[in-house]
Amino acid sequence: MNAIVEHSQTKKRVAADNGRESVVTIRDLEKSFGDRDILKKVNLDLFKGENLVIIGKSGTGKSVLIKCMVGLIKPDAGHINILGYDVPYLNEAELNELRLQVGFSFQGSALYDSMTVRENLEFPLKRNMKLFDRNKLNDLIIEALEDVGLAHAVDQFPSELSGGMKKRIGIARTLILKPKIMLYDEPTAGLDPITSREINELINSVREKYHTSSIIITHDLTCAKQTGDRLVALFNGQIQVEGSFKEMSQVDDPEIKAFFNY
Ligand SMILES: Nc1ncnc2c1ncn2[C@@H]1O[C@H](COP(=O)(O)OP(=O)(O)OP(=O)(O)O)[C@@H](O)[C@H]1O
Repeated sequence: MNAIVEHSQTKKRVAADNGRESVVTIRDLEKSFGDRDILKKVNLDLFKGENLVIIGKSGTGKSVLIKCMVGLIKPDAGHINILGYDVPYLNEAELNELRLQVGFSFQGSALYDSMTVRENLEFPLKRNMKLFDRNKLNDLIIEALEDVGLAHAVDQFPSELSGGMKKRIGIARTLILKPKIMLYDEPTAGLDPITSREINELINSVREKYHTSSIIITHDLTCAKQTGDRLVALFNGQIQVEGSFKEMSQVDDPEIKAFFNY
């Protein structure tokens, strides 16, 4: 994309897509809680193989958007198509099928404290893949841990790990199902700059190795710059502008400017 695209919220954006395959298509998505309209006709595409960063200030609905995508929150109106699945209309079995292909890395690492790293990683394989063969389990666990550089931590408990290590293990637990799409919700929140950089590099290496398409929600400008092929800004319940990091940093809009200059 060469230029910033100002979004007309109802316009289909196929013309700007240069024939790229969309693995997530969101159209006119709406969600309110009580009288608070959080998402107001959101339109968004994730194209195959790209890292798409969503920026926006706190409370603007980024997590609500991602939760709608994995069926944790039901939207009030609009369409979400992911890998051919019409998400708001899926039954539980179909949702589980979709969730095998869409890895969701939560804001916290969401590890079970009473389980070792190995047991945490075994959990989705046993529950979702019905895989119980000890050797196969071990191979997949070690591969996922090697991907995040933490094979040596296999027998440790989460309480023995640093914040950055927990994030990595959380990502390994998502990766172990070999998803086609990764959703990262604030992957660097609460981490120091060096550890954040390592997580950003990990996000990029996951894409290289597994050819994933990813959505990265972040407040962290360095994360946006290092991981994002394309950025979109969610403000006031709508995707307002999109472009590369450089393009976005030059947008003449007070809210976007405030975000880039704080
Ligand atoms: N289940 C819910 N019930 C009621 N309100 C909710 C619910 N989930 C989210 N909200 C509200 O929706 C708004 C958007 O929340 P969301 O978590 O998506 O923000 P965000 O953009 O991800 O912010 P942050 O960057 O701080 O995580 C917030 O005002 C929040 O209080």
